[in-house]
Amino acid sequence: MVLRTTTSTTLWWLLLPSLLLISSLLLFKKGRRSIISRSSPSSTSSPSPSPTLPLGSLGWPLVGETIEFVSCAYSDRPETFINKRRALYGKVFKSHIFGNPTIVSTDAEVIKFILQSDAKSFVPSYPKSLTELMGKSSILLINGGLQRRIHGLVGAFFKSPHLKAQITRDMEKLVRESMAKWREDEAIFIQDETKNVSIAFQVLVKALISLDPGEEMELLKKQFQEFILGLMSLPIKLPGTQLYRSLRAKKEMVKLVRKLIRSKREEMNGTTTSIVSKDVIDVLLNDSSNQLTDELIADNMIDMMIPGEDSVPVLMTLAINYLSDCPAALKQLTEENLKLKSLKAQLGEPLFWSDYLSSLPFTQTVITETLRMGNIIIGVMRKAMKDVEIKGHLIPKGWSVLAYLRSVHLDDNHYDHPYHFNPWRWQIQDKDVSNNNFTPFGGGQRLCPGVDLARLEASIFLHHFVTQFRYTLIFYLFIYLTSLKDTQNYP
Ligand code: HEM
Repeated sequence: MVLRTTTSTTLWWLLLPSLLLISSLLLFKKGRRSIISRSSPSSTSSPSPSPTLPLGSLGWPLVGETIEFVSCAYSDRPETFINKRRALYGKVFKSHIFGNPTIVSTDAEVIKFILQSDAKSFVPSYPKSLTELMGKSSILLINGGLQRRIHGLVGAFFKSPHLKAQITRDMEKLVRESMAKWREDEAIFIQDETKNVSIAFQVLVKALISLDPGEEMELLKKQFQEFILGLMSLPIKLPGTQLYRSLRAKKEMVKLVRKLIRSKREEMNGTTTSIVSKDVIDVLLNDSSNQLTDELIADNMIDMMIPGEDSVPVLMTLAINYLSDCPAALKQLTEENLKLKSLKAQLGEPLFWSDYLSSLPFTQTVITETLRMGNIIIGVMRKAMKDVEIKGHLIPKGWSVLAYLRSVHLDDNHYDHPYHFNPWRWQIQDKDVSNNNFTPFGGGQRLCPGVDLARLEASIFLHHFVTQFRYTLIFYLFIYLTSLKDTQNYP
C-alpha cells in the first residue's frame, strides 16, 4: 500500500496545489537569458565548453506543464512526471511549472550544489499566498546573515541535551495518555491518531513557546488548524475566503506569542544577566545582535509549528504503514524495543533520549528507510539569482529550480529495489546517511534544524506503539489493535 504523502500539508514546501497555479500564472514572466555572472562548482583554469540550457519542453503557453505535473503529484506515483522526462532528456531537464520556467534536477550532485549554494546564487521561492501567510521575516523566506543567525540559534537549541530530555518527557506523557484511550480489538485510523491528537504539535509548541496543555493550547490548536488550511487555498484575500480566515487566525496566534514575548522582556529587564533559555523565544530574545524584532520572533514561532502538525505525524504514520507490509521488520523492531524495555524495567529506570537515538539501532534504520521511501518533503524549490553553471548545464537567472529529492531516494542506481521497504540496507556499512543520495532533511545552510527532534519523536512513538500493541492493517491506514498481555510499565 502506498500512502499519498502529497495529500498532506507538507506540500507547502513544494507548492503543489493546483489552485496555487492561478497566482503563479498571474505572475508569469518569460525567462530571460542575459548572462550577467556565472558560478561553477568546479572552477578550473582550462576553458570548458559553454554551458547549455538543459533539454526539455516548456509545454503550453502560460500553463506550461503544470497540469500534468500536478495530476501526477496527486497520484500514487508522483515521480511519473519526472521519470518520463528524465528518460527523454536526462537527469536535469527544463520544464515550465507554476508559472515559471523551471530547471528540474534529479541528479544528486546538482541537488547537492543547489542546496549548498548561498543566497547570491539561489533563494527559496514560494508563491505570494504562502509568503503572505508565513510573513516576510519567516526563516523560510529570509536570506543571508539573518537566516544564518536564526538557523544557528534554533539549530543549537534543538540539539541541546536539555531540550531533548524535556521533549522525551513531554512526548512520553502525551503518547501514554493518548494510547491509554485506545481499546483492544478496536480499529483506529492511524493518520488521525498521529495528527489530530497533536502529540508532536503540543511537544513542539512547548519547545517553541513553553505553552502547556490547557485552554490557551486548545485555542492555539484551533487557530492553527484554520491557519494551515490557507497553505493549500486559493490565493484570494477577501472576507469569506480561506486565505482571509487563515490570515486572521495567524494574527490571533501572533497576538498570543507577542504577549508571551512582552512578559519575557519585562522579566529580562529586571535582570542584568541573560536568562537561561527554556524555549526558542528565550533563545531568540537572548541574542545580542538587536536584529531580531518581536514581529520576526512571533512570525517564526508560528511557522516553526508546521512540522509538528504535519511532517512528524506523517513520518510516524508512514513507518506504521511500511512496517505492516514487512512483518520481518516489524518483528525485529518489536523484539528490539521489548528487550530494551525489559532491561530498563530491571534497572528500574526510564528510557532516556539517548536510549531512543542510540540504543535502538534497528528502530533508527526503520526511521531512515521510512524517510527514504516516504519522501515527506518531496523536493525543494529555489529561484536563481544569477546565471549558474553546473555540470555543463545552464540555470538562467530568474528561473525556478526544483531539486526533486524523491527521485534520488528512489533511484535504482543508488538503492537496490528502491520501492522495497528494506531497513536492513542501512546496516551495510557503506550506506552512510550523510551521503549525497540521502537528503530527506535538505542540506547546506537550510538543512532542517529539526532533524534530531523528528527522529526522537518518531522513535518514542514507535517504541510505545510496538511494545503495547499488536496490530493488523485492515484497510488504508486503518489498523486493528490487540494489546500485548505482558506489558511492563516504566518506573
Ligand atoms: C520528518 C520531519 C521533517 C522533515 C522531513 C523535514 C524536512 C525539511 C527540509 C527538506 C527542509 C529544507 C527546506 C529547504 O531547503 O528549503 C527543512 C527546513 C526546516 N525545517 Fe524541517 N523537517 C522535518 C521536521 C522539522 C521539525 C520537527 C522542525 C522543528 C521546528 C523543523 C524545522 C525546520 C525549519 C525551521 C526549517 C527551515 C530552515 C532554514 O531555512 O534555515 N523541521 N525541513
